[in-house]
Amino acid sequence: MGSMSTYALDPRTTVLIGSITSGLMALVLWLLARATPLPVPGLRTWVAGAWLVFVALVLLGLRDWITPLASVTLGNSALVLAYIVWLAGTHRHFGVRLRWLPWLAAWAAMVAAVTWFVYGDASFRARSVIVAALCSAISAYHALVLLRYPQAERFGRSLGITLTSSWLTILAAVYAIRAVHAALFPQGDSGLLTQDTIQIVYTGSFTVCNLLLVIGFATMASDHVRARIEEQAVRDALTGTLNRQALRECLERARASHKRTGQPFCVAMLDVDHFKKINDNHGHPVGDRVLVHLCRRMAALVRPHDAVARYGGEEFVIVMPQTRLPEAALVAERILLEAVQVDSPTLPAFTVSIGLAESSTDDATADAIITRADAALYQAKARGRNRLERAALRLVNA
Ligand SMILES: Nc1nc2c(ncn2[C@@H]2O[C@H](COP(=O)(O)OP(=O)(O)OP(=O)(O)O)[C@@H](O)[C@H]2O)c(=O)[nH]1
Repeated sequence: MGSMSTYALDPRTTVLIGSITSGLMALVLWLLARATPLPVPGLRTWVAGAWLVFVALVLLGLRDWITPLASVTLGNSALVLAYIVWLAGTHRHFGVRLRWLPWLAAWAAMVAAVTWFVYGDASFRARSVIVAALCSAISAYHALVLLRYPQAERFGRSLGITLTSSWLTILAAVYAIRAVHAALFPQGDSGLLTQDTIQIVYTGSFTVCNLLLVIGFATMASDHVRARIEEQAVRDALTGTLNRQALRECLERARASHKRTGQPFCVAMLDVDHFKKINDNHGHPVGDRVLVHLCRRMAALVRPHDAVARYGGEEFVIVMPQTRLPEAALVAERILLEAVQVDSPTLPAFTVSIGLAESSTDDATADAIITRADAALYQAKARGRNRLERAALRLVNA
């Protein structure tokens, strides 16, 4: 293979440049974690992984200048641990815990084997196969977690997930090729920093992939923050139902669909009966829990295309697209009976009243149907509460 002067770059320079840039990237990720306006699950764990990669590259780059134990054993240990920590960060991001035991067992076995192949039966070739194969397996599994995990779907296939899984796949391939190459061909005997093409390509590729991975995690974190902020813009903070602004958009969509297809939609306006008494007798926090409970039940009882929104205070609106009054009445009656069932002894019994209205092509604005549903709700209250009233298609004095 070539001499020093044949190459513009040598593996030590590549690894040292990689360690400086990975240190900077770890710093950037750490600053991002501190500056993020909302907490991002898993981000701190990714930061820890990025620092471990930095430490690993520094130790590996200092080969020949520090003891083999510090460089080879600790360097490779930190590198493999970094990939496991990154995997744990991704699990945490999706709200699940990593089962550490098998990964740590594989890591400990790798540390023991690498130490043996430094001090016992010195073999750079055996060390390369073991470390590269394990790194390849962790990276490939990590990519699979990102692509296949059901929780990943909840956030949509975000740019961050696509980028990170792509870099992980490339990294897994780089390590796999490295492991196979080391298994089949003789390797130089001065370790990772041996001056040959395969080492330059390998150290170059894996340092670049590590950097791109940190960018991938940063993108996943910003995707998460953006999704949360978008969600907060349309959701009520207490109950998680849609807010007034989102309700308006739902009504406009339902109206447009009515005009296009001729299929009317229905609106149910719902109000908790004597809610002031619940607050007065049990306190505001219990009142809040009643609202949260009601909304959770309503979300389970409406159909997939129906939308539940908080209209204000203890008043809610359900928009039922492409639905006629008799069908909507079935949904409303189900809510009247089942949404008020409490399963916790700490929640007081309560009832609701519902006013129901069907859209008409004569409605000049989206507010017209709300006004009719509100009038029906007023009737339900006047007629004794805990009941459903249907609105006439046109209000008498409208
Ligand atoms: N706990 C809690 N109470 C709220 C919230 N928003 C509004 N309220 C209370 O809801 C109560 C509504 O009272 P009223 O409008 O008199 O209605 P009501 O007592 O339910 O009586 P009817 O509607 O006539 O059956 C008020 O006491 C508000 O303070 C909230 O987010 N949490």
